[in-house]
Amino acid sequence: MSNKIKNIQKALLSDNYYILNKVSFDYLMKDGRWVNTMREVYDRGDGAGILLYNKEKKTVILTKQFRMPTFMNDNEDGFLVEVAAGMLDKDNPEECIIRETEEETGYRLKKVKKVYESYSSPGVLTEKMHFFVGEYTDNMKVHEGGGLDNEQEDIEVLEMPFNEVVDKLHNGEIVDTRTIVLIQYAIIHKLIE
Ligand SMILES: Nc1nc2c(ncn2[C@@H]2O[C@H](COP(=O)(O)OP(=O)(O)O[C@H]3O[C@H](CO)[C@@H](O)[C@H](O)[C@@H]3O)[C@@H](O)[C@H]2O)c(=O)[nH]1
Ligand SMILES: [Mg+2]
Repeated sequence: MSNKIKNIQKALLSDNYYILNKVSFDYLMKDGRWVNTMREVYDRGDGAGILLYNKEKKTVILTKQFRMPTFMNDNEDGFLVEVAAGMLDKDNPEECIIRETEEETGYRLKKVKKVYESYSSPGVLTEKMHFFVGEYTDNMKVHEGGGLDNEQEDIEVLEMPFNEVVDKLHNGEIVDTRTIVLIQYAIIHKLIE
């Protein structure tokens, strides 16, 4: 518990789908003053993303889907190329990402490797993001992927040569942070040579 904050008060602004709270608190400044502060904090749980890669084919699997918040901020058609990703159940991140990978991409992985954990947008979101990589082979494909119909997911699955993806990273076409981080991880750790 921090001794730099006290009198935390939470007011619910919305629980329409996820939870948006207005949180006020007193914060102890470096000069010794207590200052009353307010932050809006959006809680939509924790998330995970995974880069699927194949060393022999030198390919990766990415997804493409419409993301409304990006459409509202500069992304002309609203579509984003991303690693497979989903919401996470805190108790079992590995199982969740394996399930999410199968729903979105159609590949059933047996094992995945966790490589990083980070806060997605620490000024506003509670969300922690778990980063994974996993090797896939053609015989792991159990269906076409695309996401769950009952969640109105409409996901295109892209299998792409890794060097093309690296070009897209360098020319600014990849604009999802998780995807950038995981491609850079793959470069640094020479997952595909
Ligand atoms: N009705 C409704 N449904 C919603 C809403 N927000 C999300 N959903 C439903 O919740 C599903 C969430 O799908 P996931 O695959 O679990 O999550 P995601 O949207 O891919 O999110 C992932 O990426 C985000 C960042 O781009 C992360 O923020 C998130 O944690 C996760 O990793 C969506 O398909 C959609 O059906 C909403 O406001 N209203
Ligand atoms: Mg998803």
